[in-house]
Amino acid sequence: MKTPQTPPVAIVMGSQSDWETMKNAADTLDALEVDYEARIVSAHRTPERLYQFAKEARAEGFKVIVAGAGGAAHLPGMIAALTALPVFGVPVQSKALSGQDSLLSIVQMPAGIPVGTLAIGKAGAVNAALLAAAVLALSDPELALRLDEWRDQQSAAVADYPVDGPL
Ligand SMILES: Nc1c(C(=O)O)ncn1[C@@H]1O[C@H](COP(=O)(O)O)[C@@H](O)[C@H]1O
Repeated sequence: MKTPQTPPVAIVMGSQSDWETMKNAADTLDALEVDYEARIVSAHRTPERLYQFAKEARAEGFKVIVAGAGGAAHLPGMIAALTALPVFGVPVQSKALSGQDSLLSIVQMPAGIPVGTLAIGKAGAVNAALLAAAVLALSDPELALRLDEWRDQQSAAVADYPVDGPL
């Protein structure tokens, strides 16, 4: 859900091509009624935009950052270097190396600059959004309830038996 004021979550990605993956984070936040803003920011192609975004993120009012990038995925780590806000990194699946490059670029941060690294692709984007919501829920009891309901619905949607029936 997009709002005129700064929302609590920033979803940033290195390229338009990452949106197919990162839209899963946006859809998950929509389901939880958590506001977000999605932006394209690249450590490589728009370094000044990256610097400005990360330096001003806290003052702008963001509380959590979800950052997705593929290949030489320096974006989440560079954002984390410039702000102490929680940063969750989503390795986008690359064509050349199936996202292993993205994962390794994001996960192995030096001690002192944390990036919470998620799984490659859609699962990572969904889970980054759920973690962002969990952080916000620490100070928002209504959101905590919505998160519990989301999990209950997930459980209820899992069938007891496979389609051919009980074994
Ligand atoms: N990894 C990064 C960064 C960054 O880390 O700042 N900026 C762009 N990219 C990645 O390049 C890939 C290919 O981008 P294009 O599809 O635009 O060629 C994308 O997955 C993007 O995240």
